Amino acid sequence: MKNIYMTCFQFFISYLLLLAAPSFRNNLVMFAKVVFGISKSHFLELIRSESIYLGTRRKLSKKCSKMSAKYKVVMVRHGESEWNLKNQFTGWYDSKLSETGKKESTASGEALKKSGLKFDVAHTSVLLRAHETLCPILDIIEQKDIPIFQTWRLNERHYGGLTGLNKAETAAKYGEEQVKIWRRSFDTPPPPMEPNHPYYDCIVNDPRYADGPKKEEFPMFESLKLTIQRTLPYWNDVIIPHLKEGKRVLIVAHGNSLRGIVKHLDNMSEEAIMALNLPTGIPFVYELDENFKPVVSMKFLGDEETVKKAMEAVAAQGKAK
Ligand SMILES: O=C(O)[C@@H](COP(=O)(O)O)OP(=O)(O)O
Repeated sequence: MKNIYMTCFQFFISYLLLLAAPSFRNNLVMFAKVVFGISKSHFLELIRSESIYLGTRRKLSKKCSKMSAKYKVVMVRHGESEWNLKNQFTGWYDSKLSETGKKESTASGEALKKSGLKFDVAHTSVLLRAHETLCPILDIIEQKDIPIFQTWRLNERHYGGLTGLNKAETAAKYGEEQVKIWRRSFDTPPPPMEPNHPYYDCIVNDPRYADGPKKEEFPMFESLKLTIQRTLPYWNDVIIPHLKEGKRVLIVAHGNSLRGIVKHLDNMSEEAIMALNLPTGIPFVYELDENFKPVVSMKFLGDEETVKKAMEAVAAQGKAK
């Protein structure tokens, strides 16, 4: 009889634990002690077995959420550009790929080929370094014929007056903290690009912007927040409809335009996104549920150590030499 009471009691406690947040557990210890005279060690033993159960439950729910992945999107930051190599703020300046960047693009294509991923459509910016990355990828995965959508909305964040400056020299002049704010803060923009800036004309009067952005919305600088404001409408109005049609989507874009999409998908805080540095030329996969919420987030097609080192190298670009 005592055993039946004990089992009922265990079920009761298990049920409570399923509902209870960890902060309630101490109260439950007290409650169990006062009402049932159960010792703390016995109670903790019950909790331990419960934790195993909860662990299994979490694993199961992970499995279920994997099963409910409905859409897949693969993103790639273009390979290293000539200006990345020279450590210059690039933004909307149209830098070509460096020799390393070309190799990274090929490596991206090889990684995608190895993973067996195929696409129905590709989206990219209007900047050469993204296009020069996308073309070899499509060549290697033997999908050169898929439609390619190019848009200024996937362009890199406009680095304003910093465009063309060396990042390490700028850090030596203004301090690493200030450069970190310009590079990674969510809503502090860089200084504007004035009409006498050496790259003003070649950017503002570039014929590829004839169809947009409109003159009044043409950026002279962008924070990450402003970048997201022009990238997200493209995600919502063009990419999501493609996914809904069942298309497998590849996006080749830039460090910050992709950080904006990642922040949105993973619902990252302004603090958390500051710490994210995307490496060049390593594809990463998102699997989304029917509400376009990630069930698999930022899964890089590369070994962990290489990805980590590449991310650290990007972060270090803002350090004074
Ligand atoms: O504009 C630039 O300098 C880099 C990003 O620089 P950081 O924000 O990492 O300094 O853009 P991308 O090479 O991805 O087009």
